[in-house]
Amino acid sequence: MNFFDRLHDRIRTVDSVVSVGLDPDQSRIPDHLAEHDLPRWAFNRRIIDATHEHAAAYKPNAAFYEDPDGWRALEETIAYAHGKDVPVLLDAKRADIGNTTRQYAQLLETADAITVNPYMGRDSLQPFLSNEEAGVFVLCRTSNPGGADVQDLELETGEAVYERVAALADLWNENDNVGLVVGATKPEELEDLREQVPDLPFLVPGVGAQGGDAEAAVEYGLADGVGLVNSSRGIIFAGEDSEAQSASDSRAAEPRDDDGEEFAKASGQAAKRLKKRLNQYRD
Ligand SMILES: O=C(O)c1cc(=O)[nH]c(=O)n1[C@@H]1O[C@H](COP(=O)(O)O)[C@@H](O)[C@H]1O
Repeated sequence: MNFFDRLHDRIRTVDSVVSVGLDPDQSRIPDHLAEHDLPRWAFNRRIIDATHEHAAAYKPNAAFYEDPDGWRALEETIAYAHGKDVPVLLDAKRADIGNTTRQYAQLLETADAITVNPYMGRDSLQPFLSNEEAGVFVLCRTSNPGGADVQDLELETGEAVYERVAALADLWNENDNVGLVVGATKPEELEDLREQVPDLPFLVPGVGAQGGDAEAAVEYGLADGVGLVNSSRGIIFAGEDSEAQSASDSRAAEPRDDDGEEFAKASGQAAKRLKKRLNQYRD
């Protein structure tokens, strides 16, 4: 089954377009998980247990796993998410000459979808694009301030580079498996791109920690109801805020009975809150 059909079903099942970003920064994982063989996996498992009812997808960013233990933690995480029926979008931003991308494309034997970088052109993406079952999200207008350096440049035709990328991605979509990555910090570009490529689903990162526009993310990110709005730190580290709050509260009150698992509960609440907030804007 095509990735976007599976995503459509998942969105309907959980009534949510939330993508939970699994970016387990090791310096922020709670201390009591440090003694586990794979602390990142122990952390992710608890986050998945607490959030899966609200998750249309999980999006682990490969940067947080690029060491031997990390890859093991990532494999365990993906298998566990699949056990909860949640598709996994590996945020790897890959692409290279064809011979090398064929190796990268093996990542799609484990994950259901991937983010890719269009800078090297169609042949650098072909091994991803020809996988009919997998989703391929092409970086188009990214959420970071420096995204303007290249993506906003105006071409001789009058279009911006990011608009040309969207037009190319539309051409590359022969298997109905292509989406775009467009940051929630760029609401005008989101609107412009939705008009330009009405059929492509978007992955919209940048709500939460980056302060992006949740309403625009939903209004323009979805194509026929399908798309993803991602928050990573805002969900998985939501417990840090409540910890700080309870530390200040505990000066006045009795200490709470906390087994160290409050962080997971807080992530579940944050995912649910984001789902509700985004659902206000869905049709
Ligand atoms: O491809 C991405 O997912 C991505 C594209 C983009 O333009 N901006 C962006 O923040 N991301 C990723 O989305 C996640 C955002 O994380 P938070 O800012 O913690 O919600 C990180 O994994 C980023 O690498």
